[in-house]
Amino acid sequence: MPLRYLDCSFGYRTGVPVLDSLTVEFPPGSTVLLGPNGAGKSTLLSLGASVLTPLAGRVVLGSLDSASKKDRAAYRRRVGWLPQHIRPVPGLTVREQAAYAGWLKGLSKRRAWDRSAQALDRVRLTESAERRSHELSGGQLRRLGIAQTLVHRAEVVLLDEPTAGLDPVQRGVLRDLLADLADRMSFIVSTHQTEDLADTYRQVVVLDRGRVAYQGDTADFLAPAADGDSAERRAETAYRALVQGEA
Ligand SMILES: Nc1ncnc2c1ncn2[C@@H]1O[C@H](COP(=O)(O)OP(=O)(O)OP(=O)(O)O)[C@@H](O)[C@H]1O
Repeated sequence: MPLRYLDCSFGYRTGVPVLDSLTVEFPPGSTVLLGPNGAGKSTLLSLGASVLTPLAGRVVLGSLDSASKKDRAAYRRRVGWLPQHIRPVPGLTVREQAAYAGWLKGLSKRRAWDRSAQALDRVRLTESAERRSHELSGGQLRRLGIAQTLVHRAEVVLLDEPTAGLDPVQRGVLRDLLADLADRMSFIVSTHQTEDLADTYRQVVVLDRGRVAYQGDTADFLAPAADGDSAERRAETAYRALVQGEA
């Protein structure tokens, strides 16, 4: 089911609009969300996670409206969120934190506990299940964040700069994990890292000053760049052409 933003407007208390009547649809599959600093990517993801509420317009998954009291619990179970800074829950083990996340989304304690073991296995954290979550590295913590969304079987997972600050090995581990899970959930990933675009994402959305500057297949996005260039260079060229208006 696509995640849709319909005529969405949002601004923080400063009064400056961040998103202004934004309409965009994220079809199933993995989508990368690009855009310069301050373009509104985190804001868009926070609205999708229903952590923020649009001032006007709606965010919907199928018939579920993120801001409706009636739909909110069901919406939040289907949409998972990894914010830029994932916080370990003090005192909890890795498995307890995964189960706790499921319980917060409305699963029974028993079901959340059972599913937490499978979820940790999927993200290759079984060996760390009994460690305290605050002992995890940045890369492991992000994998725990993904495990949490597996516990409540999210359909769409929003990841805000999941690879920022990770070393190349950990970036690779996370990328492989997203590819591995792509058949069971859709991902919308905000990032500034464009080197592996073609291999990892089916679609590209570019946000610029709160507006959609591009939406389409990754192959079409990369097409205007020269064929001989590396994947990273092609992605950079395509991105700069859109955001800075360069040919
Ligand atoms: N809590 C907040 N209070 C006030 N203004 C905010 C807040 N969070 C973000 N903003 C402003 O909203 C605008 C969009 O910020 P946002 O973090 O959504 O952009 P972004 O595209 O994710 O940027 P980056 O790539 O740097 O993470 C920016 O002008 C930012 O300063």
